[in-house]
Amino acid sequence: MTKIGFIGAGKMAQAIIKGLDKSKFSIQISGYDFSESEKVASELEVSAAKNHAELIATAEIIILAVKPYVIPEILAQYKSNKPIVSIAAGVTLANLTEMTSQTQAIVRVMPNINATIQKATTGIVRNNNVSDETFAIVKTIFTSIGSLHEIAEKDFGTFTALAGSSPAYIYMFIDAMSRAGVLHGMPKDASTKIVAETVMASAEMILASDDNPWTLVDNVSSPGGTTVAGVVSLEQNNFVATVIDAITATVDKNKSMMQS
Ligand SMILES: NC(=O)C1=CN([C@@H]2O[C@H](COP(=O)(O)OP(=O)(O)OC[C@H]3O[C@@H](n4cnc5c(N)ncnc54)[C@H](OP(=O)(O)O)[C@@H]3O)[C@@H](O)[C@H]2O)C=CC1
Ligand SMILES: O=C(O)[C@@H]1CCC=N1
Repeated sequence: MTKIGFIGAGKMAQAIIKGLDKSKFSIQISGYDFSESEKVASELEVSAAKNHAELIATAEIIILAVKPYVIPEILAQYKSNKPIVSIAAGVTLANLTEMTSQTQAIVRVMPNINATIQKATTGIVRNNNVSDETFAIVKTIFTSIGSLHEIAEKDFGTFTALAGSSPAYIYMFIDAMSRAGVLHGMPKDASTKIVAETVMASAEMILASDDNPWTLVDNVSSPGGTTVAGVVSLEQNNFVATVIDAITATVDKNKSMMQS
């Protein structure tokens, strides 16, 4: 059983831990405060370490699940050579090497919140110090909570926008559609369920189809019908440009994370 230690036990660590099969992984957490860690550990049915040093001594793989600006403080105390996995946005392998050593094995991962239901879409890259065996173990951890994409590190910022942050934008889209349902007289709960089911099935259609998304848009848009009226309205209100701007803002923020 692989022993995994999470430093930081907030929203993302908890989402990953919820999705992990506890019969395959032995999980320990160490948060900012031991009594809070104990509470979270008991809710998640894992154990809490008294401090980071105890966790590092026990774990085979250490996952850094703190906010990016906390990582330098954690790694300043890191005297082990056990592999570390960072899920922090905007913190590069080079940044992490500078904070540890040239020989430190480091895996950079970008999961998303859908790990909670074992449907994360995760990006992964390693540095040259990570053995094939260690990389295989880290990949097993993240494939067990969803899909995994091995990507070039230069694409991590884009991946962060398209998969790491995008659940928030998709939730916003769903909520906006659902609110429109309320505006037109439907109850919010029913409206949200209807939209979420339709978003899920539409995404499945894209994955199952050889057509590009615009062909699928055309297939829904009957000549002179209802759909094209909405498509034109979306375009008149800069839907595509607005979405692209949001992704660009996310990519730009990712680039500036270690500078800010
Ligand atoms: N949320 C998401 O959807 C995603 C997040 N990420 C990445 O995951 C990381 C965590 O984000 P998220 O879970 O959202 O943030 P959270 O704030 O929910 O979690 C961070 C946790 O770290 C704790 N913490 C603060 N300082 C320390 C310390 N010195 N030692 C141990 N724990 C500490 C915080 O405690 P306290 O609250 O008491 O300060 C908090 O519980 C970030 O780097 C982010 O980029 C990546 C992909 C998706
Ligand atoms: O907002 C953030 O910075 C993190 C990274 C991806 C999702 N949440």
